[in-house]
Amino acid sequence: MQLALYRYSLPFLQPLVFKGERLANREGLLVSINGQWGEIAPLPGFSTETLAEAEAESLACLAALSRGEKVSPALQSVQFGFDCAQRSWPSNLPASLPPYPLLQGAPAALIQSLPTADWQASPPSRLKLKVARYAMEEELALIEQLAARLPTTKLILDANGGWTRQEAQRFCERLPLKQIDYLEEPCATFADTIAVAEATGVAIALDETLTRGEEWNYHPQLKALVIKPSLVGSLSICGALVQRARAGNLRVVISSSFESDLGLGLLSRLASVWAPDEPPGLDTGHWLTERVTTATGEVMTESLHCLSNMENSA
Ligand SMILES: O=C(O)CCC(=O)C1=CC=C[C@@H](O)[C@@H]1C(=O)O
Ligand SMILES: [Mg+2]
Repeated sequence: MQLALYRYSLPFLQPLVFKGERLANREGLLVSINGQWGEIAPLPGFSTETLAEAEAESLACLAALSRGEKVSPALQSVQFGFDCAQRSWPSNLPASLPPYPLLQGAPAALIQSLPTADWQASPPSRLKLKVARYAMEEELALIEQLAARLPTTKLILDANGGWTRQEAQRFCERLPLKQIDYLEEPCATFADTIAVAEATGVAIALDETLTRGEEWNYHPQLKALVIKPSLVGSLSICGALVQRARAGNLRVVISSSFESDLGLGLLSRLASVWAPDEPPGLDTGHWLTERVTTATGEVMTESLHCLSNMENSA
């Protein structure tokens, strides 16, 4: 049996802020089990575990595997990494659809730099924008510009639970609703999010509610589940969420949390299985200036920090 754990640190193009925490580098772990890889990369502000905790649990799991034991990690990021590295992947997976573009940054700067020249020739079917970060007027002005310049593009908005019910209501009342695909997590609780949907008519998607494993119910205005397998953790829990979405006629959008190119490749495979008709939320790779794999998919282990590398006959 071959078992290895590596740590990576990849610079962001420019520092990104996650729930108030500014990160210059994305740090994570890559696990290899008999030559098959998984990624373990808790996202500060979104994961409950730290990278140090994930590393400690990963090393303990590898030691258990080397003794021939079965492992069931408790931390979500570690569950995802070990599940991917031990999954029986179908050999002939179709490619997933291209991801929809993700816009991130200050509204004024985004308005200036809108790459509409490219987009006007072939506008994306969807485009995602973070909201509840800057002044509401500025965010609404950007949405108005995007809606006017890209009339056939549906906008996905993501508030990361950043508004009170009243703030979300004020914002949604001024949205060009026909062009909004859905709004992810306007408020911190499911009850507030649904109240906003009912008061304003906006369509809703859940993300953090799923990652945190909180309760939710079907609702006519709940349109999609945004599933982030690397944060939800266990692939069987993700599979159960996909089933529940299908049973309630909800769309499934597989999304990333700023993983390395290796993690994005794994998520893209899951998207082609679980949501073959839905553009995934995987447009995060261009924020990283370095890769961990070659163009042919080999992991460049020599550029990573090796934490453990074992070969035994277990
Ligand atoms: O969902 C996507 O399209 C891409 C990923 C993405 O938007 C996010 C990843 C991780 C944390 C957040 O910044 C954000 C999200 O909340 O969905
Ligand atoms: Mg989200």
